[in-house]
Amino acid sequence: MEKLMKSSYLTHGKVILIGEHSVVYGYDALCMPIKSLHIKTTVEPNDEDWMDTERYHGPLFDAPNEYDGLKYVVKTMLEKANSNEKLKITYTGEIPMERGFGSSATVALGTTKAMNDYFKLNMSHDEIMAVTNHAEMINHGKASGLDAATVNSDYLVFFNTQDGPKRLETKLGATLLIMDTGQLGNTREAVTKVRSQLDKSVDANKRIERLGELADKTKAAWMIQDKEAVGTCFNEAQEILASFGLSTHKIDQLKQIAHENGALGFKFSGGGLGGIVIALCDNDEMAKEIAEKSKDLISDFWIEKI
Ligand SMILES: C[C@@](O)(CCO)CC(=O)[O-]
Repeated sequence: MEKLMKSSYLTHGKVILIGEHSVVYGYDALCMPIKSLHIKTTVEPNDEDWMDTERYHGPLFDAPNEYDGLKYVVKTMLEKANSNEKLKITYTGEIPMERGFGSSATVALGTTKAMNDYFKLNMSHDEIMAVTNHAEMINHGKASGLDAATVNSDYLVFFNTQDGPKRLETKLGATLLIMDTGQLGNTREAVTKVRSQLDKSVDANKRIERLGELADKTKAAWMIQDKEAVGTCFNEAQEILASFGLSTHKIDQLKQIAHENGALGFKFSGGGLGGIVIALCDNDEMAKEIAEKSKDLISDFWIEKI
C-alpha cells in the first residue's frame, strides 16, 4: 500500500464551560477550544512492537486509562490499512494530562488523523470521529462525544448527543481564568460516581436535568452578552456538581478566593475530582488578581478572552 514516510497532526485542547456530566445523559453543553494548548502526534516506521507502551514517550503517558483507548485506535487504523507495520507514535505538547483539557480525546483524534494521513486512507470526517469517540468510550466507560467534537473545532461548541456540535461565533466580552489545581482528575471515576447516584435517586436525576437547563440558560445569556447571567449559571452548576461529590477541598478554596475577588462565576471544568477550574472575570486585571491570590494552590493558569 502507498503510504507516507512520516505523518504529524496537531490537535488542541478544550475547556467545558457548562454541562459536563449532564451531557453524557443527552442534555446540552457548551465547550470551548483552547487554541494555545496542543499535542502533536507523529507516526513513523519503527522496529519495535507497537504494543510496547514504552514506545509512547513524552510527559503524557503517566495515565494508564488513556492507553486502552489509544491501543484501540492504533489497532483499528492498522486493520483499516490492512497493515501489520510496526510504528513509532510520539506525542509532544503542553496539554497537561487528566486535568479536564480533553487530553484523551486530543491524543485519540491526533492518532486517528495522523494514521489516516500516514496510510492515505481518506477516511470521512464521520469515520474519523467514530474511531475517536469509541476510544473515548473505552477511556471513560461512557462518553458523550463533547470532548472529541471540541478538540476538533476552532469555535465554541454548543453540543448534545442527539444533534452533535453546533458552532457559536458570538463573543461574550469577558475574560476566562483557567487554573490548574495540580490534582489529577479521573474522568472514568467521576462518570461512574455520577451514574451510580442516578441509578438510585430521583433527586439526582432532577439535578442532572437542571445542569442541562443551566447550559441552555448560559447559551441564551451568552448570545446577548449578559456575562453576569452566565456567571450565575456557572455558580449554580458548581453547586450541583459538588452535590455529586465531584468537588475537592482545593476547588472549594479556589472558589472562595475567586468570589472574594469579584469573579462573576466559578466552577470546575471537566470530570472533576481535581483538574482545572474556571473563573469568569469582567476583565484581564481581575483574572490576574485572582490568579495571583490563588498562586499557592495552583500549578498553572491561563487567561483567555472570550
Ligand atoms: C464528564 C464528561 O461530561 C466530560 C469530560 O471532559 C464526560 C463526557 O462528556 O464524555
